[in-house]
Amino acid sequence: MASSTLISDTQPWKELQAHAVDVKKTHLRDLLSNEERSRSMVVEFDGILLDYSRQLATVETREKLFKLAEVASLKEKINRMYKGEHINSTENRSVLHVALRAPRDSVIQSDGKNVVPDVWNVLDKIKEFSERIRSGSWVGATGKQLKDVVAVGIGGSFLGPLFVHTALQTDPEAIESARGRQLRFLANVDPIDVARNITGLNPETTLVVIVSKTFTTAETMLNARTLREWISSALGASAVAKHMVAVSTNLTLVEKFGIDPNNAFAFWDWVGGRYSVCSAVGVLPLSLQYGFSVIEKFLKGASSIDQHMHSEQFERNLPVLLGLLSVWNVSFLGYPARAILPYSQALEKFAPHIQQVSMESNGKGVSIDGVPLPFEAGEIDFGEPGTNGQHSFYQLIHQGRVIPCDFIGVVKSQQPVYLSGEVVSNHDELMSNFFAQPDALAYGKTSEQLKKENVPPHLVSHKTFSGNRPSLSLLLPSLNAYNIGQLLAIYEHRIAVEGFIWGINSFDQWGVELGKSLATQVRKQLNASRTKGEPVQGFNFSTTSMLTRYLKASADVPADLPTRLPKT
Ligand SMILES: O=P(O)(O)OC[C@H]1O[C@H](O)[C@H](O)[C@@H](O)[C@@H]1O
Repeated sequence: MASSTLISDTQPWKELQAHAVDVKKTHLRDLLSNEERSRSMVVEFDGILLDYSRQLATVETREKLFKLAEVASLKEKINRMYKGEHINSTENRSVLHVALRAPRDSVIQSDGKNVVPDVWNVLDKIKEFSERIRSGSWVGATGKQLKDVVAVGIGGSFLGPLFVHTALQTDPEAIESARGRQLRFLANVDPIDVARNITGLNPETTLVVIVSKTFTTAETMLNARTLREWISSALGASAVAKHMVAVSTNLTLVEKFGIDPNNAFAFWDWVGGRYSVCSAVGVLPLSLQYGFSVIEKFLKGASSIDQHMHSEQFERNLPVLLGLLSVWNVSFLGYPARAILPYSQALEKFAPHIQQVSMESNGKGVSIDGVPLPFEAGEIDFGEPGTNGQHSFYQLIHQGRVIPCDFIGVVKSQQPVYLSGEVVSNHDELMSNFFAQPDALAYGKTSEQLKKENVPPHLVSHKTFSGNRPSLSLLLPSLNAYNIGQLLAIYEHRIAVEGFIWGINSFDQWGVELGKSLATQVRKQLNASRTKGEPVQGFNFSTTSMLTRYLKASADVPADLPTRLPKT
């Protein structure tokens, strides 16, 4: 396929469009009665089982999707990524998050240089630093051990680390290694988030890690200055050196901010923000909390999937299959959303993280060559852990709109609970739902069944479930650091596969810029109005009236902004 050809102009795309019309005439009930088909839709790798038999897809669909992958040059695109070519063409960068978790002896090139030694230099530095903090050989300005960490960052410098932290929090090994320590995340520029995060913390025993790829993000920098004030107002300006460190690609700005470059942990422009959890962005705060050896297992899990993604044939390749099925659902069946439903409370921050990875990567309107797309790319991702979601938005999934669902289950709970006299263990109770929901969605319930159950006629239509609602199930053996790394990498690569097929650049994010620059205009106006009483001007009627009302009603904010920190 010539690079400027849109995927939607190719024959395999058109064939899939025609095929989708046929598939829509079948019902999952019938598809699932074919056991041979179901058997061929179960794939296992490294302990993780994927069952996609409840996708609204036939064996022929799969073949046609592989043809689409071929015409989209999927294999070549994956190889180009692993070879460090500048596949992020609008930013002229390699995309090498796989190098962040590559074994020490592997060779991955970016711009003619093997980047793996640089990765391991930083990992070694994190290991050493985190051990010093955890052992108490590095102490705060008043000689006290630093037991608490506040990681300040937003977007990709926040969501991934928060997901992994939340997932590890109840893992027995991680609990042991985190005993007596706290890790918190300050992301929002809302001062309420500052208040929440410093409540109960003592600056004397707190280490603040400023995490920002660019070190220019407005929210993070204001929060960084706020926590610097929190530390220096309590312990004196010189305490900052002992209580603040940074993670960034921009070490010059780190130094300008007042953080010793020796206490800065680097990463590189070939790591996209939303793909950076395996860089110092995640590894530093997580190693401070759990110790490097736990986090190394997380990196190993991700690396195992990296190798699988790179070398496994498509028929057995988990991220490739998942990516192709998502393209099928979005572009051919016309389902714009995807629900991520982990049956594990430990994965409660997984969907919010994947929201950024997916929606910032694939929410694009033009091809990688800048040609407007005649089809929609990307999907709307949302999700909550089961069973909570069942008591919330599942109504819509069962009887309202069709939303393809990812059910993620875990065989062994991190925290088994059994009660004598109960029918099943607490985890089995949870998992009963994990196994039941996909069939409820697929099969539904017919009016004939309801009539047989003597449901009053006026309720039959209300109680009918059309079924034929696609889902897939991923079953993890357990949820330790290694499995968490596997799960992360499966989704990262799946999303890249979707972008490769759609022919977009999944690694830039120009769509976040416009709002930022308009906020700069508003910020200038707020300053001018508060300090010089200037009237609101240069905005439309709506914004002018809202801003005027806001300024008038908050006239008590002092123009000279004498320092004031949250009252906690
Ligand atoms: O890490 P930073 O440079 O502070 O960036 C934080 C975030 O802000 C930007 O607006 C991007 O949309 C995100 O991809 C990025 O992760």
